[in-house]
Amino acid sequence: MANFSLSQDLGIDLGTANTLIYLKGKGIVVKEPTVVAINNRSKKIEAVGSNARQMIGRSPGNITVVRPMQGGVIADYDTTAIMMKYYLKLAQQYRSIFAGKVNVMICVPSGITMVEERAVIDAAKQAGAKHAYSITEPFAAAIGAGLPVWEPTGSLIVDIGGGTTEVAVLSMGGIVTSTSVRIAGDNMDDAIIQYVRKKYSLMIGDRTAEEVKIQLGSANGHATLPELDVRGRDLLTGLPKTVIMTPDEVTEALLDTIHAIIKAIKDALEKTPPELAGDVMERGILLSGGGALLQGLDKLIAEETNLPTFVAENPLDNVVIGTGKALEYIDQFKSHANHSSDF
Ligand SMILES: Nc1ncnc2c1ncn2[C@@H]1O[C@H](COP(=O)(O)OP(=O)(O)OP(=O)(O)O)[C@@H](O)[C@H]1O
Repeated sequence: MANFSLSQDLGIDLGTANTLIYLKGKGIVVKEPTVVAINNRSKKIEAVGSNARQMIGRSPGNITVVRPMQGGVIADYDTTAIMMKYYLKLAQQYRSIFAGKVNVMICVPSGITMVEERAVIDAAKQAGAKHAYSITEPFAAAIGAGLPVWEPTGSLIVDIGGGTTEVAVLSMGGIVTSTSVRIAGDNMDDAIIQYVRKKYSLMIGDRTAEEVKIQLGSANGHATLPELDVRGRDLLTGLPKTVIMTPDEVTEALLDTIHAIIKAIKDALEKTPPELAGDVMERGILLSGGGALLQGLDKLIAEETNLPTFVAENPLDNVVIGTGKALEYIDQFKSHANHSSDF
């Protein structure tokens, strides 16, 4: 019975942008935005996930739409715990009724402080988990992408999420060197907002900025679309206005953020021991996380580092798949008493 219950444990990717839950034997059972809408008067939850995300920038004064995770860590503890409880309940529907109370493996950024990590573990327990174990995001992403993390060879993974970019060189089941910066997809959206405000005196919302990035964003000015209508509020007249943007403009807006990400990769490479650097030269860099989908980013990183660079097959799902697979090694995590610097 104990083993059966163990096979029903959950892997959680509590991301800045998206929360995913993986159930061993079933796969991904929850994949929702990390967003909660709260009624200011009653303090009740109005919506969670994609329903709440639709309300961003559109809610009336009595509803606040919260993104409780910022920069990969908990920014609003109570809301995170409520959201996690909601998602755990959704995931439990897929578990056997004979399964015991749930254990969870939850991923955290490698640059997290012990206090921030404790908050994640506590939130998971408050949400109903019996035991909660943590795994670092790049390690989970590497397992999820099928890299040979347990072998004596170096693998370099770069996970570009909404709030953090994690770069890690892994070998023999551990992280040899890593760099974690709180610069990622959200900063790209902010950069587009600032660019449009400065160039066109146009105020656009977070969701519009993200849409512009996904549709028109690229690291080299070569997007699939030639241009895009971008709607917002004219800062001079206060009236709605549309401007037409081109891929070159978006590339210009994203320049600083992209270079900060490339700098993080170069910093990690500089810290890599020579033998492992040789392995990385041979195997190349694997890009994961939603930010890896930015058009042309793989080519630019390859040019800047002189290393072959690939985008993972499922960049948005790697971390949770790896977190779920890590449940098979849960005993190793248990011996680390809820947190582990090696993983
Ligand atoms: N096609 C795309 N092009 C560029 N960016 C994209 C694309 N699709 C998704 N993204 C971006 O990827 C980010 C979300 O990625 P992901 O779900 O991996 O992050 P997360 O795990 O929630 O965040 P973190 O790991 O930082 O806590 C968002 O910023 C989103 O805008």
